[in-house]
Amino acid sequence: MSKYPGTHANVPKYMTTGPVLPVMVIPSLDQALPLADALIAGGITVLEITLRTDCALDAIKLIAKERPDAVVGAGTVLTPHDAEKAAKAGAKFLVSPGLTKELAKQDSLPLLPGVQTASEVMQALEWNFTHLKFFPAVPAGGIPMLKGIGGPLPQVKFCPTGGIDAKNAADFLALDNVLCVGGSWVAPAKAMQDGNWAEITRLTAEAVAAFSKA
Ligand SMILES: O=C(O)C(=O)C[C@H](O)[C@H](O)COP(=O)(O)O
Repeated sequence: MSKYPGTHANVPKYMTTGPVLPVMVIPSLDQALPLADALIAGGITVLEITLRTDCALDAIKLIAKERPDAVVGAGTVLTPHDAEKAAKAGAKFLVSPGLTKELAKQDSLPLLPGVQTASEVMQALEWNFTHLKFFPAVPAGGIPMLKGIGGPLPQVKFCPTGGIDAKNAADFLALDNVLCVGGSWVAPAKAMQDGNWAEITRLTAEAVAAFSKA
């Protein structure tokens, strides 16, 4: 077997479970289950919790244990050590903003790695990754960039993330090389602060209804 595991079969599966991969930033552990429940009630079951807050690993552990029907992944994974910690907490997959050789070798969990340029896509392909996050999607060139990359590299499928919202998601999802989009707009920080879980369910349900691929 190659020392680079590359795209695991579960990654395309998770990328096609729904149109939106919600990027969750959880400041406080008591928000973890209400937030997960709000997203699940809106119709999203594959969840990405970024390792950007102190309670992120505990939040992954809690949601993985208490909501076994959801698929919880860890975002902002930067190193193989992050990957090991996420796996230990019960995450089912990993998302990273970029890709390094060390991260490409990790085999703790299926990885959706981030790329931004044609060279980075080629490097990822060399390491056996065919399903990638395009990050940060809008600042890095958005739809014209994804169309451009799709010319010479049509075999690669993307989850654009960064700057995506209810207004532009449909245009990204209309591209042949986009399977889903990632974003935080369904779980805005303000609604989280206010404990307005109904608003998060509303935004999620709206996104699922509007953007599910036929
Ligand atoms: O931490 C990561 O690994 C990320 O995925 C970075 C950002 O959280 C997403 O790019 C969300 O971006 P917005 O939807 O524009 O808020």
